[in-house]
Amino acid sequence: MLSECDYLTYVIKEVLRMDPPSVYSSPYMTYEEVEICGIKIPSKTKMAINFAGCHYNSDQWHEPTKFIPERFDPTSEYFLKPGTDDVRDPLAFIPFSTGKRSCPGMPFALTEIKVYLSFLISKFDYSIEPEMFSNPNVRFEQDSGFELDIKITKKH
Ligand code: HEM
Repeated sequence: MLSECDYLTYVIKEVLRMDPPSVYSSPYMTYEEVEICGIKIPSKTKMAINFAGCHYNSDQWHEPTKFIPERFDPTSEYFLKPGTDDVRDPLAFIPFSTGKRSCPGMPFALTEIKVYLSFLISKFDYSIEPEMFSNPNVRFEQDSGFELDIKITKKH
């Protein structure tokens, strides 16, 4: 049944896009000179993948600073690269990193989040003051110094 909750999957992915738990990968080091996208990287250079940077690339995402779960819905106009009929580069969305050192816990994590969220949604109601929707202090940052009050009530 959870496998039918497509929109919940889109919401989870959109949260992972906008606020990836790991913003950068672990550092990597080149053992010899390499060329990536025309840029020569000398040997012994330390590099990291900027996951969040990929997730906010406006060549790949419509209005990247906006929360739009529909961008993961293949039937949505937001699914394709902006202004094109092309699908996004698979590396545009990499909250679990990519390649040999990517997260082996990804399938478990995605299922676990879905199970946990559906439990929380089915058991409790949530409300916030309507003006909070347009309050610029409400952001994803954990240390923004602003506390958002959420009223949580148990469903009967
Ligand atoms: C939302 C949940 C999760 C996210 C976003 C996430 C993300 C990541 C990322 C980005 C990496 C690569 C880090 C790097 O560059 O070194 C990673 C590695 C790893 N993750 Fe996760 N992870 C999640 C959940 C989990 C879970 C549930 C498990 C285990 C049950 C897990 C196990 C691992 C392990 C063992 C590695 C190291 C892989 C390696 O170095 O070869 N992760 N994860």
